[in-house]
Amino acid sequence: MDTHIEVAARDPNSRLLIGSRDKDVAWYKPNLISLTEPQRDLFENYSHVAPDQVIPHILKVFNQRDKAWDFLPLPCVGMFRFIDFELSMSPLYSDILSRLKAENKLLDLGCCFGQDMRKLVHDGAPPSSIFGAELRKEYVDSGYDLFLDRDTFGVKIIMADVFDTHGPLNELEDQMDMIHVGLFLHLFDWEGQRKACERMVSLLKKQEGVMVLGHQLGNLQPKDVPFGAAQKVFRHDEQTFERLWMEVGENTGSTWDVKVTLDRGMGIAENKRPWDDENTRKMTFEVVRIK
Ligand SMILES: C[S@@+](CC[C@H](N)C(=O)[O-])C[C@H]1O[C@@H](n2cnc3c(N)ncnc32)[C@H](O)[C@@H]1O
Repeated sequence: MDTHIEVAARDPNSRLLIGSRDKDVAWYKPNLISLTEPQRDLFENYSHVAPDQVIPHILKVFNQRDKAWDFLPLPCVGMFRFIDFELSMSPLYSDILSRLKAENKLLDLGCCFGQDMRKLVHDGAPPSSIFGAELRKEYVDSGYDLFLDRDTFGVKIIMADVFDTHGPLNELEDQMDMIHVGLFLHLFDWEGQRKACERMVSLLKKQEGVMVLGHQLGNLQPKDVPFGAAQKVFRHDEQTFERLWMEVGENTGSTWDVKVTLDRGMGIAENKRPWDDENTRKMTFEVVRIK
């Protein structure tokens, strides 16, 4: 699925494209200026890095990141998204924690370094109630190195391709109550997103109240946008995302309530990335099964 980014790294106007390992791209931040309080709290009190060592440890993360950048230069790696605890910003976060403490189960699909799962565990969720799934072992290994918890994390991370319907994700069929997809669905075109959503439906319990939530790039003018030189991906607004879930519902015999928020987060206002335009928005969504 990621072969599309192993392609020519410049468009016809000589602009760098996704897939470039060139560190001049606007989505590779050369430095990390400051940490938020939740980031500092997690590194000090979950990873047990001494307060005066947090910055040196983060500098070590630069090296980790460069390893990850070398094998797969995704913007989420270049922009340090792997220390953003985006799930914890959800208005539903405290409900999610309560559900996990009551033995509901959550899958973080496309978990990458797994920062959102670490935050959940640090905030009291039982590790046995959380599962991760990721295509690339290098990212998962970088996560253990970053959060210093290879022997203590306790969350099961399954190496799997979401599109492999006979693969290792099958062990979670019909078992999940919640699935988190951060910066994930927007990696695919409409068909890819539909298939990934249908796969998520098969992993969720077949009951009302199960939920998919996450965030990604959207657009006020929904459309295909180029991703690397070889592939297009689809950017939604509220209506097209709802339509996607109508299709998913029709194909899976289920009905979904779709809530979408579009705002100017994720550095969109800086207008640095060639795939952003004036209509690009950060899209946050909660999709709940109602039938
Ligand atoms: C943009 S990153 C987002 C990481 C993380 N969820 C976050 O919010 O920071 C997308 C992740 O999805 C993974 N991925 C891409 N295609 C996948 C697939 N077909 N199956 C499973 N994971 C996949 C990538 O390896 C990458 O780690």
